[in-house]
Amino acid sequence: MTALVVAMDGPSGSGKSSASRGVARALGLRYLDTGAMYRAITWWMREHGVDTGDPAAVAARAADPVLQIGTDPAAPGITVDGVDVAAAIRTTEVTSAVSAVSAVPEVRARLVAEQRAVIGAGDIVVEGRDIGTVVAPEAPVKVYLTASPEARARRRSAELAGTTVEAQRAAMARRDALDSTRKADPLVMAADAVEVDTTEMTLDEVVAEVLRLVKERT
Ligand SMILES: Nc1ncnc2c1ncn2[C@@H]1O[C@H](COP(=O)(O)OP(=O)(O)OP(=O)(O)O)[C@@H](O)[C@H]1O
Ligand SMILES: Nc1ccn([C@H]2C[C@H](O)[C@@H](COP(=O)(O)O)O2)c(=O)n1
Repeated sequence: MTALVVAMDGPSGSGKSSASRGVARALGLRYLDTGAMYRAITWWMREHGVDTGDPAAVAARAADPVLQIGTDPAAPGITVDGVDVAAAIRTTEVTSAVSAVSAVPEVRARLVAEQRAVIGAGDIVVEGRDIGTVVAPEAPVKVYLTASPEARARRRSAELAGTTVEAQRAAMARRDALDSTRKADPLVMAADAVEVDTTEMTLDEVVAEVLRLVKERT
């Protein structure tokens, strides 16, 4: 059997991380969260006083952070320059700045190369925005997860303390607009991906549907 790559793309809060980890656990595969890598670079830029709104400034430092990311779906882990940033990359400040940083071509070139190195021989579920289109266009299984803006905002606000559904809806709409309109590798569904609309689905149902697609395509 050839090594398996499952590409999971979609907009913010559509359930990529939760579903990808569930699928990886069920099949004994590795798991790569590429969004965490863009967040880690963003965290590092902020820590080093780089203006994340200035593409030239970000490009000039894009090669400097030393990133290590784990692929265990139960506990992936991520460090930058040896610092554990698993929690720090999820702050509102990083979330607000990450789309601008991830639009910088030098950042993308670096991270896409590192993501391909981690994917290596496969047996992995990879989630992000450009996995089926750019990072692993040969992946035999490509899923594009969606959910209504209301469902995504409701789920995200239930997860985070001190926020409202409306605030989350606005923040996600802004991030999705930036991620889908940038010049470099924008968020777009691959022509050969299967769209799974999770608005009315439980997480278990989403995992089961992706497992069905894996079985059908491998
Ligand atoms: N089908 C579902 N039903 C209910 N809640 C879900 C479902 N899928 C995911 N969730 C919940 O929605 C929230 C967002 O999911 P998750 O973090 O997996 O999305 P994501 O697409 O990886 O988001 P982002 O791109 O912003 O990192 C989490 O709290 C998760 O538990
Ligand atoms: N393959 C990827 C993964 C992520 N990004 C950017 C765009 C997102 O807004 C941001 C954070 O991702 P998340 O943790 O919310 O999945 O990173 C990208 O451009 N390409």
